[in-house]
Amino acid sequence: MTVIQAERLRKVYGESVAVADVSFTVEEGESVAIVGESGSGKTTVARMLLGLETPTSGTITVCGRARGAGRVSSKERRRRAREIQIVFQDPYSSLDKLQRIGDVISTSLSLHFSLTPAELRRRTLDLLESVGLAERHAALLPRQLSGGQRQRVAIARAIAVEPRVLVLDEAVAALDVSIQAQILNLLADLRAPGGMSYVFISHDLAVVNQISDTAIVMHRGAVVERGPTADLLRDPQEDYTRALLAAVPRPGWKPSRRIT
Ligand SMILES: Nc1ncnc2c1ncn2[C@@H]1O[C@H](COP(=O)(O)OP(=O)(O)OP(=O)(O)O)[C@@H](O)[C@H]1O
Repeated sequence: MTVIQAERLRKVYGESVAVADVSFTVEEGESVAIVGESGSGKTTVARMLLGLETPTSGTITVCGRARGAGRVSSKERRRRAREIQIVFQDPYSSLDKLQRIGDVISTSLSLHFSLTPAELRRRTLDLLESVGLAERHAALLPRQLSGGQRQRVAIARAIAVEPRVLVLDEAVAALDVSIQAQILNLLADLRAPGGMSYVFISHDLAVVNQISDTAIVMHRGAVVERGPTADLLRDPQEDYTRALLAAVPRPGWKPSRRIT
């Protein structure tokens, strides 16, 4: 089953074209990576998938239903939340400063599932544990955690909903290597047949290689190359993809550096 169908997505801000006629599909259980340097339009694609940004033109179908613009009921919002969730690179602004970590997760759970208080607590602690956090973290506020820990809370909150599609926008980039490996393993487990699909946005091609089946390379808003991730990394066909690959291992490489 196709869980996401994006067709000729376009987003224009004034004179500048952030996304130019981008089309792709994501199948159930598939992991699709979107790679490209900073400013290539990846985040704008992600925001459109979530309905946080309205495409200038083009269509998005999520789980078989077209996502239109306009206001939706809270019931419909809840339903959409079960279809697609996003984790951003810096989730600090998306966490309520006054809400304890345990409550962040349990609020997300109780919105979508009817659980007894004991089940809610058990599930909350299991989710925290799955992202490498402990019971003691449940009582803390976001500001009492490190950036990487907050990132993991945002991942746990998104996973709690058991969405059909999880969009990760540079969501593991800032984590240290061992935690990153734990999260990537967790994501791989959750993909099990019939499980979650991912749209994995990253400039880190090593991570992309681990987590995705298919990769889409974006440059200046457009798709320049796509294919099975392993093939694309091993034998890139486009100069831009080759430059992107060649740019990675050098010391001092920054995703924001322009490739010309
Ligand atoms: N709200 C906005 N208003 C005006 N221009 C925008 C807006 N959002 C994005 N852009 C522009 O659209 C282009 C694509 O940005 P986008 O954030 O999608 O790229 P990206 O590949 O995700 O980069 P990064 O990795 O830095 O997030 C950029 O030139 C950016 O400046």
